[in-house]
Amino acid sequence: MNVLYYDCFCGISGDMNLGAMIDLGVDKEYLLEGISKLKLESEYEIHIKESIKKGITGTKVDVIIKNEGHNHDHEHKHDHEHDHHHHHEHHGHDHSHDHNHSHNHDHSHEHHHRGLKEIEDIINSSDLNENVKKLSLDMFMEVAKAEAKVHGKSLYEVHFHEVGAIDSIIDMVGAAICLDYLKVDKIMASKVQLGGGFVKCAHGIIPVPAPATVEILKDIPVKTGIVEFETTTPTGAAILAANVEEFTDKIEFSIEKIGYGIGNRELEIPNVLRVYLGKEIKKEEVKKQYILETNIDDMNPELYGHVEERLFEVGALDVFKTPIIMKKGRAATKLSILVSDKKEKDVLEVIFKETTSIGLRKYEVDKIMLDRDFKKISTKYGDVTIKKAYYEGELIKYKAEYEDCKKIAKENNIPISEVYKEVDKIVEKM
Ligand SMILES: O=C([S-])c1cc(C(=O)S)c[n+]([C@@H]2O[C@H](COP(=O)(O)O)[C@@H](O)[C@H]2O)c1
Ligand code: NI
Repeated sequence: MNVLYYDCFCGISGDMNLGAMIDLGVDKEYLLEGISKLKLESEYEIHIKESIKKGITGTKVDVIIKNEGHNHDHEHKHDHEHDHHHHHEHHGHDHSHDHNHSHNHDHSHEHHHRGLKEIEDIINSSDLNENVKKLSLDMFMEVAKAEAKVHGKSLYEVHFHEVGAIDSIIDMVGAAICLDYLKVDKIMASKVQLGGGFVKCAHGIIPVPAPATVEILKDIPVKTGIVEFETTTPTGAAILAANVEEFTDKIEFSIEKIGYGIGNRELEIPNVLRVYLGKEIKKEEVKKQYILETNIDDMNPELYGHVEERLFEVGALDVFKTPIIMKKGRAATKLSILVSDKKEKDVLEVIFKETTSIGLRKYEVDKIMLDRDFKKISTKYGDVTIKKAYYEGELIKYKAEYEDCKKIAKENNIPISEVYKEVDKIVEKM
């Protein structure tokens, strides 16, 4: 199973993510071509170069925002990390760092502030593939939801205030293009370092983590305070929240490729985002389980349904019945239950209380299981969870969850086989 891992020891921002992805091997021409499908070229320039922080070389991406053609000489280097005022520093101690958003907003030629609807239209009407569109919109939705919550507005009232959102569009659509290109089976991340202090943005001076950042990262493990500086931005947070399946500092895969995305500021720690491509090879798991078995020839067959329900309720792993012929030609049923040793007692109790059985057989079995995981995919009819199974690290089969397919078939009034076909189409493209 291929894994992408974000090592966020110094947080994550949209531009650091793009740098890290290119450094990891995403083709930069492919990325730029993808972004150009948004048809917003007149508003920005993207500069990609090799850079270094504390001796670590990596890739740096700068998005230069152009002032919408009003004045071609005036370029605004959109450089968040230059906006950050170190707690202990005087504001504007370095005039080259003074190009911040609020400063920009004082200019007569304002960037227009796009809302969610406008961004959805730009993405949906582009030639980007469906997966990239979906990934991009998911990330924007994370930011929009957080902004709406923080500012007490509805989703479609929210305006992406930072530089007309063009930079966020590039960061998030760019992230989607990279993730689609890498086609990994699983995305993981470390705990997310948020930084500390205060930051100056379009709202004025706000605490770090920015309210939108912390809203987006609810329920995700974070760390704070390694530096007095905003290490994770709302855009970076949205990239993680929308895409990462598991957050853990523990790495249990072999690392095959390493990438570094370089940030702007000089900090006490390397201002970089590190990413890994790795392979997780889990051996098939062998578990000790038990089969409890009893032959029944004298029970009202109506009761089997209820007995089965009760057995599953108390923790049976499987319940199945086999028609058998017992002595004296008696037609009967062999009831078999697969169970772990922890649940054995509860299962026994159900068998003895709910059936006519007065004795049973027990034997130990080895259950050999492929490594598996679950992924939710979106079909044109609705979301379906698929179970993917791996043999020696390679995906060898998948199966759509029956209950999801059944529900969708009913809701859309279509044959269930149609839902399975739609799932196959999407999985083949993944
Ligand atoms: O929605 C945006 S872009 C936003 C919201 C907030 C809030 O906390 S509310 C703060 N900021 C600050 O703007 C800059 C740029 O952020 P990006 O995610 O666009 O890179 C950063 O300092 C944020 O804290 C933006
Ligand atoms: Ni805001």
